[in-house]
Amino acid sequence: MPLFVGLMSGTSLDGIDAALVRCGEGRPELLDAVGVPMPETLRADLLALCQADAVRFADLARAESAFCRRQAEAVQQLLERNHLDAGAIAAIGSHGQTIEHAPDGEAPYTCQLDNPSLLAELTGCAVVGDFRRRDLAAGGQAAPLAPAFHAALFSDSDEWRAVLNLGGFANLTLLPPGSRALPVTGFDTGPANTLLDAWYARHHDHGHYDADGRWAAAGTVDAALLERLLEDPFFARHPPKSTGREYFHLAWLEAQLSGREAARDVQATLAELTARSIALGVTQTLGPVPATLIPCGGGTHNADLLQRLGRHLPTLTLAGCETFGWHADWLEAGAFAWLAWRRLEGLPGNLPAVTGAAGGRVLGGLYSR
Ligand SMILES: Nc1ncnc2c1ncn2[C@@H]1O[C@H](COP(=O)(O)OP(=O)(O)OP(=O)(O)O)[C@@H](O)[C@H]1O
Ligand SMILES: CC(=O)N[C@H]1[C@@H]2OC[C@@H](O2)[C@@H](O)[C@@H]1O[C@H](C)C(=O)O
Repeated sequence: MPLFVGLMSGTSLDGIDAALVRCGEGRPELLDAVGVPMPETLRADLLALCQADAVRFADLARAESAFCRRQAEAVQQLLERNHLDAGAIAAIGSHGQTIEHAPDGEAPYTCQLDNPSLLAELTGCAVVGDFRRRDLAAGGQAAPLAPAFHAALFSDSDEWRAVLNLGGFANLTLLPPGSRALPVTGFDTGPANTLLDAWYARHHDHGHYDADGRWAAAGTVDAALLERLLEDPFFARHPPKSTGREYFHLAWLEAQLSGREAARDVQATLAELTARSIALGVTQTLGPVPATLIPCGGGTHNADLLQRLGRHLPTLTLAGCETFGWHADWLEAGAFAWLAWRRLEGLPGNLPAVTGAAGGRVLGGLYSR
């Protein structure tokens, strides 16, 4: 079975993940993965682009080139430590860096910074890029795309399962038992770590996140603030739905603050918001409540967040990705390796029941080696 590299750099802007995956008709197999941190200047440039009202082409091009060179370094590291040359890779699946995501307006768009041409030149590999826009063109949300991959990896013949990505944002996938001919569903539930990271960074000189959720654990949830935040219509909206930094950001939070709250109580409230909005997604929006929940993404390292989730979903068994031969940190990168395989095979990558697209579509453009 051919080898693919998946490249993912998510909304947290913490780094670029590269996963080496063997793909074929059976379950995709993770062979190795590396994560390269985002250099501080590039992180700042990307964050500025995400937050800018107007963007200069020169700034966009400079960030795109630096980002692409960092992606190439990640691929190089992965190939070298596996003693592979570029010819061994059928294709790289490159997600790119989401700068803005606006799938619901009059002129919907989703913007990922990416340069697959340069990446093909730098690595000597074929590259599949631009995964999201075909789904959008077909009337879909363009996100989340990982649910089809979750189904390929984690579906069971008898059990209802759900997969929960705890990245900057959280997305849920519901996997009906294989024996039932039911569609896989999924959607974004709202912020996972993005507000926690932003509030933490505002009140600390060092670090990008609240390690293990210790600061949040030391605070007290402000029940009134939590209820105000949960009143945002996104949480009650029916799928298909997806979201991003352009909707949930510090100004969104600050609009609900009185200014008298202790900073660590706000952090505790934000952690509770993540757990509550996910629990609402599982119990009220998803439909049948799954027996097993498989968490993945950086939030699985946040003990406080997982405890809160467990308290709100006491009947679910939380099963680590490792139980199924994967690692929670590399699932999204793995998804884009698998989506590149789907592209080469001419198979659809999206799930219309998730994104709302008019039908299944082959996703992405191919840039030959
Ligand atoms: N030890 C830890 N303690 C607490 N939080 C952590 C820890 N390690 C990672 N995280 C959280 O996980 C985040 C990164 O998660 P991940 O890499 O899955 O996000 P992403 O892929 O960038 O986002 P998305 O899935 O929305 O695109 C960090 O920003 C941080 O909030
Ligand atoms: C537009 C965009 O980049 N969306 C991301 C983001 O991060 C989590 C959530 O929001 C999810 O919808 C999506 O990423 C994953 C990989 C997806 O498409 O499944």
